[in-house]
Amino acid sequence: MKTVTVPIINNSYDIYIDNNLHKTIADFFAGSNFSRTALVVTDSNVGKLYSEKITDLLRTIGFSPRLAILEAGEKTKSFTSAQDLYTEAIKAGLDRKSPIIALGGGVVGDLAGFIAATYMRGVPFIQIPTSLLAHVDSSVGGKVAVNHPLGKNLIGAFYQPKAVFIDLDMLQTLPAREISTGLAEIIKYGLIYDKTFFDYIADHSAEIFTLNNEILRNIIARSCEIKASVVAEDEKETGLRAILNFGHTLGHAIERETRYKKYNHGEAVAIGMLGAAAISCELGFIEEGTVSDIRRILDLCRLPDKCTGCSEAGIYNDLFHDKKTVGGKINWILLDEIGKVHLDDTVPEKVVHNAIKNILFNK
Ligand SMILES: NC(=O)c1ccc[n+]([C@@H]2O[C@H](COP(=O)([O-])OP(=O)(O)OC[C@H]3O[C@@H](n4cnc5c(N)ncnc54)[C@H](O)[C@@H]3O)[C@@H](O)[C@H]2O)c1
Ligand SMILES: O=C(O)C(=O)C[C@@H](O)[C@H](O)[C@H](O)COP(=O)(O)O
Ligand SMILES: [Zn+2]
Repeated sequence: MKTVTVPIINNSYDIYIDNNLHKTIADFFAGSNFSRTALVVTDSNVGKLYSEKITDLLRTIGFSPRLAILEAGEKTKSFTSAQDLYTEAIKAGLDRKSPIIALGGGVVGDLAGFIAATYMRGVPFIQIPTSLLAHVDSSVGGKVAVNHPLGKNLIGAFYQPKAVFIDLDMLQTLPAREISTGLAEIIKYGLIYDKTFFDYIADHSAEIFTLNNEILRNIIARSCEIKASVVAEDEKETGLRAILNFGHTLGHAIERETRYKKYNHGEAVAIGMLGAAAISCELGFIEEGTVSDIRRILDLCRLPDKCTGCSEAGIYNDLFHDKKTVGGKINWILLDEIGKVHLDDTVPEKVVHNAIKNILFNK
């Protein structure tokens, strides 16, 4: 078992990473002071595969779980679903000490976390992430949200889970496309924080796709360590934490402009990271060769390097809904070298347009 602690003052918690975590999960709940009514939130794909195992396990240790199964996909991260989940929580008789358990990918985690943060002004929240992206990113750090029609994650909170259980066995059922999706955020960690990790991912991409257990355990644990250390230093994104948003300024715009259908989050972030690299290169912070290295790793990880189906104006206008945009100034995370970034709100409009053209037309 690998355990990574997220050492946030007054809100510290552990991330447990291993194969077959059932006993660890059972021990945690049995030893908790939670009320025995619980809400397990999952989606239609994950529910079929894993919900019975989790609800049975909870029953054996004296809990009465209610199961809410939502339609899989980004559209579910909405106010409508939130309203349905509040109703489920009330009907199940959840009180202030009742846990809400997210069993799924980032969509389920962000939405269930938003319910946990707001139902009765906050109840215990537990993450059982099931996608690679959720293992390495969305289950850690406490950003919870729903989307607004005008922009991604615009309504949300910072609300930390009490524990995160990463069961590596669950990756066995994940479609290959979702492995790539998770890899986009993993590559992000290498780019913003750790060049050695970036090289490790590139060197082991083939083994990742064959679901090599040891390699997956290493990259998941290292990703969680990096995220935990950034979040512990700046939980509410007053400064440093913004580096975790590398590639997301353009990425979120791409997701919204393609109506959350064509590209999933990781794919959009992959393209967004190339856009941010293009800006960094045009402004002289990095060489063309570094941009090529990023293109190469995206290719190895079967991620797109180009966005089709969006207009330049549509993407540009969406940049102003980014949460890092303040006073009309877009705050970019730019690369100084692989493993090092800085924030910059002085990028000229022309350079931004050039970067958008770059990711739309590869020029
Ligand atoms: N809160 C954060 O810090 C944070 C970080 C990154 C991403 N996010 C958010 O996370 C979301 C993306 O998460 P995601 O990529 O996990 O998408 P997702 O939740 O839609 O899951 C991807 C797909 O994989 C399926 N799936 C998940 N686990 C499975 C398994 N073990 N076996 C088979 N199928 C499985 C799901 O049903 C879904 O179809 C976005 O909304 C993004 O904004 C949040
Ligand atoms: O944890 C963070 O901080 C991140 O920015 C992680 C991102 O990968 C994630 O997609 C996050 O939800 C984006 O946050 P937002 O503030 O841009 O909505
Ligand atoms: Zn992300």
